[in-house]
Amino acid sequence: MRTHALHKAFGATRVLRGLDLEVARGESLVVIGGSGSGKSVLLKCILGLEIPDAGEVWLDGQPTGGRPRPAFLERFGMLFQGAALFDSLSVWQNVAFRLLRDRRPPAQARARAIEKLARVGLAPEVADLFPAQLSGGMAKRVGLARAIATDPAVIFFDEPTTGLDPIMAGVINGLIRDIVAETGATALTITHDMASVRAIADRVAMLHAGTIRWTGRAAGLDDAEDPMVQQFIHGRPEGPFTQP
Ligand SMILES: Nc1ncnc2c1ncn2[C@@H]1O[C@H](COP(=O)(O)OP(=O)(O)OP(=O)(O)O)[C@@H](O)[C@H]1O
Repeated sequence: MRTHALHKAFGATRVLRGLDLEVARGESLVVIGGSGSGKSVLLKCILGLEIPDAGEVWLDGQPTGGRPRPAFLERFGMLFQGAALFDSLSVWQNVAFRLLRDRRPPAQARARAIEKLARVGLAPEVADLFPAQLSGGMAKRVGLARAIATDPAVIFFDEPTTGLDPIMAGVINGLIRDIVAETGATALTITHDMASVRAIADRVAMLHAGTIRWTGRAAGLDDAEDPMVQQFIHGRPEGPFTQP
């Protein structure tokens, strides 16, 4: 999966300015960057929820031409910021949403949902609860179970720890790391949580001023010479970074 010279502006705000990014098959790439740097816009361009003004998104070795093909969309899973569960559906119906939509027999879909709930540490009883009855951490786990319900080849994680306490954030980061490793899925995560970066990333890319300013192995992050990367990973108020 890669982007080539991606441009996207909203009026006078030029968010992406020729962004090149590549994620190898089976790799876990985490994109970091300050608030408003364009991480969500990048994700939306890859998913076809926003159409880039110029440049291309390549999936499976082919340009998508703006909208990813249905064949690709079938193969990806997504954990949304805030889990984004459907309130009127039970937990298992949320997890099995795509399977039910694809007319899988309900008993089979439910069994798959319970299996994925177990993978994220939730008991079968949770299957019949409704989203309103879940804590934030449980909702995130359910969102994760839904993201992996169809055994996707590519998984997107949008700020996976936002709104969680540090312990629950650690649990979710650990689950993401283990699931990505055991399924061999390609993973693209956007976050500004350095704990997520350290837990999840094989490689890190820093988005700034509409392009990838720095990229490197997660293991080498602390030794990165880029002053902006250093400021970001240490959360220092002073440095080259100025918030927009
Ligand atoms: N639909 C839109 N219309 C107008 N401006 C937009 C739209 N979507 C995003 N933007 C602008 O694009 C810029 C980047 O936004 P984006 O949400 O991608 O940032 P981000 O890096 O994900 O930030 P955060 O970490 O705070 O979520 C912001 O200035 C935002 O106001």
